[in-house]
Amino acid sequence: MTSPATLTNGLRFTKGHGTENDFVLLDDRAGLLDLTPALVRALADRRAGVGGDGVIRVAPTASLPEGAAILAVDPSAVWFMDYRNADGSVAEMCGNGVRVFAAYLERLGLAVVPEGQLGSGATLAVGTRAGVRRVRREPNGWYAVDMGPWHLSGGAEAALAGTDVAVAVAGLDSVRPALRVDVGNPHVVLALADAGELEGADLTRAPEVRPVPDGGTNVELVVPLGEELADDGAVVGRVRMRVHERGVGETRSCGTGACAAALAVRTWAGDGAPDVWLVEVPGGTVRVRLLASGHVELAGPAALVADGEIDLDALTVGACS
Ligand SMILES: N[C@@H](CCC[C@H](N)C(=O)O)C(=O)O
Repeated sequence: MTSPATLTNGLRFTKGHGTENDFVLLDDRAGLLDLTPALVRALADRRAGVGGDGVIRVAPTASLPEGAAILAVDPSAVWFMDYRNADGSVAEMCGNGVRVFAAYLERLGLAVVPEGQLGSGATLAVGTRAGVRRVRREPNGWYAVDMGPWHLSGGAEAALAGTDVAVAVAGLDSVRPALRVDVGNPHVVLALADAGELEGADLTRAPEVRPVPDGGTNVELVVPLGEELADDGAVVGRVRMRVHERGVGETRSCGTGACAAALAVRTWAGDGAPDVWLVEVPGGTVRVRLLASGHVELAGPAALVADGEIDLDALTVGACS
């Protein structure tokens, strides 16, 4: 089987986004593409390349070192989301990316994402470095993803005592306590007093987290906005969030970050806090739900906005690293 990404002397791509977290998508169905960090950086470059917060390659799960373990869990997870940050680094998981990946698989005719209600069991299984993720489509066209298990990296006690980690953010007057949440990739969530503080934060520089986390972290700034009644009478929490992504910088949305933000705010709120949260990000709104299984679910839109071909001779691909 050939890979359409490399069929021509150029490199075919599709551009997609989930709440304006944008990606360059590559169809490498044969698993032949040598996606080096330098090539990722060149593709993600917003001036000299296509531009994106990340690059996502469709690869056969069986072609990846982690593929055998994934296929042992679910033999139907035949396609792997090979996710790379814009700086060329590899990340375990991308919540907006996995929805866009599912839409891309459908477009390519490689998989159909079943429409279903929560618990119907009809899902598309996707291989990721964080494990198998299952996706279904909602009647409104949103994609809902079971993002798997999560945990408070510093434990519940430190979370509630505010002694987990401390973060200094440019534009904010003091070092603040924050909470580490792992949703397959690492996050640090920091609650701010109000929308004014949120807007005043300068995320052109990476927030400084102490102790410094091994392997880096994504950082979410959140403002809890209270609770409201949904159409079905359920109580839903609402938070506003900005994010500084590991390997990228400030982005307009982060799906795993939205999960971490909702889980942190829910933890701080204590007993009786809602299981469903709407997370407002600069690029839109996503929904986070704590499932009965203990897993966390992320739902939101996915859009494929352009297709094209890159002239690899014209693309400035720097030194390989
Ligand atoms: N934007 C993504 C997260 C992408 C990976 C992240 N930058 C990391 O390094 O962990 C999302 O929507 O979850």
